[in-house]
Amino acid sequence: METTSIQIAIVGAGNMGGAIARGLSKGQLIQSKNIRVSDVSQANLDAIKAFAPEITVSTSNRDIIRNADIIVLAVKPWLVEIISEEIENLLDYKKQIIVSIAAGVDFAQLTGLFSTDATLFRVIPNTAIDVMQSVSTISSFNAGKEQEDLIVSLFAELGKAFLVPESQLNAFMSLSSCGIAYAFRYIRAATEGGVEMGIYPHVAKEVVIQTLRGAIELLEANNSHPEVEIDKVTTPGGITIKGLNEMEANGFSNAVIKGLKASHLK
Ligand SMILES: NC(=O)C1=CN([C@@H]2O[C@H](COP(=O)(O)OP(=O)(O)OC[C@H]3O[C@@H](n4cnc5c(N)ncnc54)[C@H](OP(=O)(O)O)[C@@H]3O)[C@@H](O)[C@H]2O)C=CC1
Ligand SMILES: O=C(O)[C@@H]1CCC=N1
Repeated sequence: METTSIQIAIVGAGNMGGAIARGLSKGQLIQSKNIRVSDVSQANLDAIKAFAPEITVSTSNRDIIRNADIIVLAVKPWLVEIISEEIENLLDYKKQIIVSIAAGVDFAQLTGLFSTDATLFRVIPNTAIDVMQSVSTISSFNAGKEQEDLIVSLFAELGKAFLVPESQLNAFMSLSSCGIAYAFRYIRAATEGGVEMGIYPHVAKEVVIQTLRGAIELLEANNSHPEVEIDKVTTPGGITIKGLNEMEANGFSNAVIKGLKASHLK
């Protein structure tokens, strides 16, 4: 199917649904006039309309899903059942693809709410989707290769997309969707350390951000392991190794790994 003719309906225009609508409208694959968004909040819909007037907005979930090729469910997990009851009798499972971004709502639940004949995707983005730098982890159910390629290509426009078996989705969610919060906590901690050493907070934050950007670019440019890059910093008998050893003595790596595992849904 030519992506330029694809109609997409997004139910829920909050953090995620709003960012997906805005991101797709900026991208090349879906035309803004083919994007429809619904929400109970008129203010959320007004914000989307102000961003891209060609996007259709509505407070009726049923109105936007009619004739849509792809229906994205971007509401809180406990609302997926309510939405399914509202729209189920309008769906054409032979033609329409359902994409749920609800964390923790698995295919067993989704097939119970919709149909075992439905073509379903679960997509787990992170909040950087708002700046088109998401990690979006994707699993499929009843989908052909062409449909998988389509959904991956849409989310690849909004950052990086990984197609994985559903059994791995929760681990990826911990690493990327929760992980972005852990990255922010590192930035906050490092900034506070800078302030304690006498640097203004806004300057310390800028320094930390640029330091992280440099670390990422080095890893990508050299395709290297983090420890290889660390070895280039740690002068024997120097100060960096003292700092690293103090951090490890205070449980740095252990805290990160335990935090990731604590957020890994089983
Ligand atoms: N935030 C994150 O980092 C991640 C979130 N997710 C998943 O994404 C989903 C959406 O999360 P997020 O965007 O943060 O949530 P939000 O609450 O920001 O967005 C959901 C939107 O849906 C609206 N809404 C509520 N009821 C209805 C309804 N009956 N019909 C249509 N719209 C409705 C809400 O309005 P109102 O606020 O007025 O109720 C809100 O604007 C969740 O299922 C979450 O698990 C997945 C990965 C990461
Ligand atoms: O914290 C949560 O439960 C959701 C899912 C991943 C990110 N936010």
